[in-house]
Amino acid sequence: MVVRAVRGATQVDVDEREHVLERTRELVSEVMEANKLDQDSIISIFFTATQDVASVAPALAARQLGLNEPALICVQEMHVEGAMPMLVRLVAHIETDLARDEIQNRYLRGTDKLRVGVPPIPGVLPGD
Ligand SMILES: C=C(O[C@@H]1C=C(C(=O)O)C=C[C@H]1O)C(=O)O
Repeated sequence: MVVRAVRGATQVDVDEREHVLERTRELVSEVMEANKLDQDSIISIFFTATQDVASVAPALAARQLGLNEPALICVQEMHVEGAMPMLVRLVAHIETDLARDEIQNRYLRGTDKLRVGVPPIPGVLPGD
């Protein structure tokens, strides 16, 4: 087992608590499934939200999925002029047997567009 990091992002349609929680649960679930993670293999998850997402802390969604042990924190994403709005991002530190290039980053709900024009990272497929 080694420690690695995995990325994810999703977009919300509206800044409403239940909607943000639903989209964040979807994101966390997909990251876990794609990387064969369970509660014990997740060390920590940093969530960021763009400044237009303020109705709830996304970490609550992880707790709702039963992630009681990992260290969680939510911070506001740096505001960049013209950047994609209404986003929840995460970076999770995990214990895994996967090789670095086997880690599956998950960019849901159109957020794969974020990676256009930046160097590729493994596990992000065009249109994923
Ligand atoms: C491109 C993204 O947005 C920004 C750029 C990042 C990067 O270059 O790796 C990471 C997080 C964000 O600050 C992303 O979330 O992947």
